[in-house]
Amino acid sequence: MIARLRSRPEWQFFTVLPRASAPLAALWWSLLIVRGVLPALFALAMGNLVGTVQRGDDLAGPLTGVGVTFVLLQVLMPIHQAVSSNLGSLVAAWLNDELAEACVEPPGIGHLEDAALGEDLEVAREFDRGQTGPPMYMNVDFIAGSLVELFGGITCAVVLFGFTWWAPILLLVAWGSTHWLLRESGVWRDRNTDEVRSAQRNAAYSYQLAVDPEPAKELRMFGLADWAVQQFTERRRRLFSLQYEATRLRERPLAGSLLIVAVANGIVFWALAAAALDQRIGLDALITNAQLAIGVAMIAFGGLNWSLDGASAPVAAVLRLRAAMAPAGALSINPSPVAAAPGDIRIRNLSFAYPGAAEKVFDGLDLTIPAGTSLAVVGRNGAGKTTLAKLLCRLYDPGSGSIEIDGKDLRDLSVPAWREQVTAVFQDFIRFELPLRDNVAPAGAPDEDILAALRDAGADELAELDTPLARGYDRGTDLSGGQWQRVALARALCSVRRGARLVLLDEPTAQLDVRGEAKVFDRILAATRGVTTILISHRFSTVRHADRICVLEQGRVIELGSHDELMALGGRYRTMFELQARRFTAETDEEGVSYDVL
Ligand SMILES: Nc1ncnc2c1ncn2[C@@H]1O[C@H](COP(=O)(O)OP(=O)(O)OP(=O)(O)O)[C@@H](O)[C@H]1O
Repeated sequence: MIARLRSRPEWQFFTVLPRASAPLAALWWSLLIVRGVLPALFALAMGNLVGTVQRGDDLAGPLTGVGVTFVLLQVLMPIHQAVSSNLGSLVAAWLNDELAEACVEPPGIGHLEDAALGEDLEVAREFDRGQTGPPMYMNVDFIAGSLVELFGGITCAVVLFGFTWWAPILLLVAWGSTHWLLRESGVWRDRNTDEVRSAQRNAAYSYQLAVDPEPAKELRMFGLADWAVQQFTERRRRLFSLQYEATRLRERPLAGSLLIVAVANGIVFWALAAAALDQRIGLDALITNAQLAIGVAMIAFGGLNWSLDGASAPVAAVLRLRAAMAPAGALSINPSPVAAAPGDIRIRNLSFAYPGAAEKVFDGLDLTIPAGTSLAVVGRNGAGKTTLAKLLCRLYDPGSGSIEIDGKDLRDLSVPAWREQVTAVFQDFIRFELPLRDNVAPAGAPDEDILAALRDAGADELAELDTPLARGYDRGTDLSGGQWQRVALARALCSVRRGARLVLLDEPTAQLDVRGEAKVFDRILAATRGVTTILISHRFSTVRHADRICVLEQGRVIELGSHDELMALGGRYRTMFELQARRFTAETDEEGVSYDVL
């Protein structure tokens, strides 16, 4: 029972309040309790004032009592609202921090690609944008107001016991039934239903399609602008229709609730009137008890359920993610890792499938890469080239088999120590909204290394080191795709200067013009001499320069050797090479500059 209660999202929401800010949560609860008892106090003070008038006694005390209660009723509300808004903002910040840590902490990246976590991730990312419900600072305020009413109603009922035992019970049951009747009929009860979460995800995705700059070009070129707006409207409508259905489902229970509360109140007020007429109670008690009976109505079903659902869903999602992401992004960590000098890389009988994927990317892959040599990896789209690079970076662990560095299993090496020895340019490399200097050396490096790396990448004339690489900043500039690629290359080459001994280049020159590619590649070869370099490329003009080339197909290496050896073999490499070679024949351009053509 306790365990079930603790697993409820609402419970989790209340446990998060003190974690976001203990003093503010304490103040929030204190104000809530004080505001909750005020309606009953006001009823008592009014009854006391009327009794005093009847008896002709001194009115100073009773008037002060009424005045103070009234002022507190008015003044505490805005104070509580302000506290609620601040607490709500801190809860949102706490959730954002938790989510950021849950995403960043695991050493692997499987947790960010796990489809099972995708929808929780969406709720957790989206909750404060106000698209599917009020943001947290508003929700906490709604919850405060609703709880004050609930507590105020219960306090009135408790004091009403002074009149008779059955009246408060009758009213509590009647008004309480509205919660049961209306809440149980709601399909929106828990925002964590599959239907709601996928509707949220669909709506958020279509919204991004419509408003983000990246899809803007294709939306226009393919005449999809109206379609994007229509998709968003339809998906949002679907989301809202779930709310609307819930409201419609409440129509009948609402009529039933009205009947129950009308009958219960009729009986209580009839009993009060009868007691007053029979002079069993005086005018003062009549006024007090009538106000208390009205006050019990505050416990009626209101916005509490909605706002509590809205605030609890992201809390529950973040807490679930916190627990689920760590194992999903975990790597097998050796508690006493062995040190490994950079050396030969040996991949033995390696199998790997992405989390949740039915098909293996590798199944029995064997490959040896001698230290200090360069290896080009070629193969069709989807052959597993990038996956191989990610496994070498240890972003995942193999399913079976092993990767050995200098004879030691990669799983036995310290992850940070290994990553210090590795550097990479991925196809989807990061573009920091930071100065050029920090783009090349995010962890810091002397300017001479940064400048040399920029030179090697052919990016030395792009901008000053202090120039922010994003518009919207003072003197900020944006770069073209190829210029950004040179910056990403410079980042990897700067790491080599700082000691990295394995360089992974995944389509590093795909966005460079032909002349740029030829020049840059010569410099890369010079800058990475003596360092193990793995080049993934579809451009055979660069591939052919590697010491060895391996052709990946169906999860295995089907050909391995130097360019000349593989050409002589006359297999898959030669076919691919010759197919591309037919399209490149000129050796010099109109300015007489010669390229390294196929
Ligand atoms: N994060 C992922 N989750 C699940 N499957 C993935 C993931 N990334 C890649 N895959 C799948 O793994 C296979 C290998 O992908 P990979 O990106 O390694 O291919 P590639 O050889 O680099 O292709 P390309 O030449 O197109 O870059 C593909 O079938 C792809 O669909």
